[in-house]
Amino acid sequence: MTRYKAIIFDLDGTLVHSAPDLHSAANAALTASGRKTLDLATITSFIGNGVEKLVERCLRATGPYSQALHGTAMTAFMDSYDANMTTLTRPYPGVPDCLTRLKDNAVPLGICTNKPTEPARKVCDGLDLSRFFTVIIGAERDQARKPDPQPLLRCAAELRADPRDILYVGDSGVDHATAQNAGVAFRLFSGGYLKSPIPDLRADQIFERWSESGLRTDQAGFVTVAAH
Ligand SMILES: O=C(O)COP(=O)(O)O
Ligand SMILES: [Mg+2]
Repeated sequence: MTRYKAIIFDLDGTLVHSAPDLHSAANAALTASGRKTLDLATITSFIGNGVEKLVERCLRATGPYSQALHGTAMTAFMDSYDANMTTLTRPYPGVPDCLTRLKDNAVPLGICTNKPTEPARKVCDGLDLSRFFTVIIGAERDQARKPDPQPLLRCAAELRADPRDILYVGDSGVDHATAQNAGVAFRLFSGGYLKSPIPDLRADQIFERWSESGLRTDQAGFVTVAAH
């Protein structure tokens, strides 16, 4: 059985259901840009490549796109999101229990997200999740972001773990590609914002509810994955 020394998690759509607050902020950005608003399912389908891309996709879905419009829309988006990062956002059921068990067994835990680092930290602070994580790495301007392997490898380095000893848990094709690019094992939470099935995943690499994550620790403190 494969054993892992540390676990890195994606954030949006994996640990937290953040789409409702992202939806409100995206609609504030659209309204400020003179565009019609979009429904939750549409905006949820735009999540996964960072907030700039989310806003760009909203603008392209509602009319012509320009860089200037994107700047205005981003300001409105961040103003709204800054004030409402955890108004509607909650951890998925079972997440705090799972993290508590891992932390109690001294498993090093990290987050690697395409959300900008500061909002990622604020969301974790607001939902009492920060205490579980040694490192939170988000997207930064001018730095490579997922599916580039760099942020995931940086996260592994900060956890002092070899990439071969890491498990990355995410909800999207971007997360899967990131893990592959970094040579890191992957497990999919399919109850988040997955857009289409990932063809080369085995059924035993997928879980739909956190109560069925299969993440366990053995007596030596290594993580194993048990079939549910
Ligand atoms: O901000 C996004 O688009 C996605 O963030 P994630 O990488 O935590 O899923
Ligand atoms: Mg995600």
